[in-house]
Amino acid sequence: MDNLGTTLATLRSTAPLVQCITNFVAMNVSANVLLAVGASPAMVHAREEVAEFAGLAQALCVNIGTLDPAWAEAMEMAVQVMIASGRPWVLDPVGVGATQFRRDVCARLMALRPTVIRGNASEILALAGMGGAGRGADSADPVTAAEASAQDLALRTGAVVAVSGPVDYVTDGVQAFRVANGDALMPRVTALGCSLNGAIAAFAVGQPALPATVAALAYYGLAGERAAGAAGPGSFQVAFLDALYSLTPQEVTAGAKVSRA
Ligand SMILES: Nc1ncnc2c1ncn2[C@@H]1O[C@H](COP(=O)(O)OP(=O)(O)OP(=O)(O)O)[C@@H](O)[C@H]1O
Ligand SMILES: Cc1ncsc1CCO
Ligand SMILES: [Mg+2]
Repeated sequence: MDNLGTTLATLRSTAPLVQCITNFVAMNVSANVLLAVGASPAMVHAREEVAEFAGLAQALCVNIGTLDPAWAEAMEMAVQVMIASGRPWVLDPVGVGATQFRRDVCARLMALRPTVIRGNASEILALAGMGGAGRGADSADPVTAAEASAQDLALRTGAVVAVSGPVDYVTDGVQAFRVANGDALMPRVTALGCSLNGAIAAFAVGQPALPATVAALAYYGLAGERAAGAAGPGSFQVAFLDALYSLTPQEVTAGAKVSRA
């Protein structure tokens, strides 16, 4: 894939409004990530306004991290608006293997055909009905173990499916790519995966979902590489935000470690 940075340039020139129905842990992190990327975040989830707001947003990201029944309803209401207008929406199935409630809500959301599903390996395995060793929000499986499940999910749902980890895997069921950018401190900062989904949603505005997702993952991983060398997760998080903000489209094109799988 060539010129991955152009997707970032497009995003920054349009500053898309991204609605996030995300968890309490991720709200602040995700909003700061989206601002650093160059998008405009809004965390809106009340049933009384969620559909109306979705009419204003260019993209939506839905995350089940701190789920409750009212939010689950709100997610479906917002998604219906995005579907009706052909705008992208991204699903993050946080901890889907852990409880029946999460599995039920994800089954309903998957029936609404997400544009992109991004999770860690344990989450993608669980979503595909293949187990997954994750106990909560963190992965306990290698990315390679979830690649077949990702392909299966993509074919079943029509979504682009991304499995994040040391080397990310992205597929639309037909083509697949690996993205080797990143840093080992990234999973030591909470909600960086959740926030990645907001970035993917922003990248997917007006762009085909597969290259947009690959570009978002490469850019995100590159920001992790630039932040590497921090003393620990605290200063890493600060350096990571600065790196998202300062990376240029040219640097993304030059630094992306993307290969066909
Ligand atoms: N060991 C690693 N080395 C390099 N990059 C990594 C590593 N683990 C994760 N990443 C990167 O970290 C980012 C977040 O992915 P991760 O798999 O940690 O998400 P997650 O488990 O959903 O996180 P959370 O639920 O805490 O938000 C991705 O860009 C991924 O490429
Ligand atoms: C730690 C945690 N618990 C529920 S959501 C979340 C954020 C990472 O997914
Ligand atoms: Mg996650």
